[in-house]
Amino acid sequence: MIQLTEVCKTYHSGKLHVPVLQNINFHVKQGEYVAIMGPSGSGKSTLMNIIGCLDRPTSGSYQINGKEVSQMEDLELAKVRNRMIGFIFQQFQLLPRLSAQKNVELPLVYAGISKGKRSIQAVEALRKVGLADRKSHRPKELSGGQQQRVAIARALVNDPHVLLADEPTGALDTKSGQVIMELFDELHHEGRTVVMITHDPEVAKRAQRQIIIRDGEIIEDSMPSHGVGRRSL
Ligand SMILES: Nc1ncnc2c1ncn2[C@@H]1O[C@H](COP(=O)(O)OP(=O)(O)OP(=O)(O)O)[C@@H](O)[C@H]1O
Repeated sequence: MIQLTEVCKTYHSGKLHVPVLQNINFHVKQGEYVAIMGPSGSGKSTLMNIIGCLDRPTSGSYQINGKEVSQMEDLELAKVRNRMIGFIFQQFQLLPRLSAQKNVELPLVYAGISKGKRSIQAVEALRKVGLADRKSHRPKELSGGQQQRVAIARALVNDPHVLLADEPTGALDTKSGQVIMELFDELHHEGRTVVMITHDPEVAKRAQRQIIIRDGEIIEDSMPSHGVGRRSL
């Protein structure tokens, strides 16, 4: 599903070269639930941007569903992003003037789906996250937890290969965060592939597999819930 091989990322600013990711290797299988953890500045967002096709590696190979994306042009990257990846962000990133339903429809608009189909699919995605009755509400008329559920519906609506979540509970109180984590558990049990960045060890524990990154390198890749102990790298 996701295969990174010897991925490196270096930022260049003037004469300064900042190596941020070094020789990252990992494979995420279909249906896996992976948490990526690491201290601030360790390169998690940079890695997420690469996995999410928002950026390209400086060197190395990145394949999603057998497609090599490391060399793609911007337009092709945008297409892969739209069709293969569902994004969930810490701050929800909903458009404030649009209703919940219209927000959920957005990836379908970009994919060129007809209005009638968009509406049916968006309401179905909202039903899945328990918010069909809030479809006409704007984000400010919803709680933080409900806004994140709308964002999850938006991520699910075009049935992506991978759900990519960046600190999805980071802006929520404990109780709303719990509801969101239960929703991720449910999506995982349905067979969805989930890759999640988190600072919170309690959140990471729910994932099947934990990858820890430090100074741009993977230092641990373990599957505690499967009885496979820590594998320090
Ligand atoms: N566009 C850029 N140009 C130069 N350096 C950058 C750029 N983006 C990130 N960096 C540097 O890369 C390193 C890793 O940043 P990144 O945002 O990936 O870390 P992070 O683990 O996501 O941190 P946090 O948890 O604080 O969000 C940092 O030292 C940062 O200063």
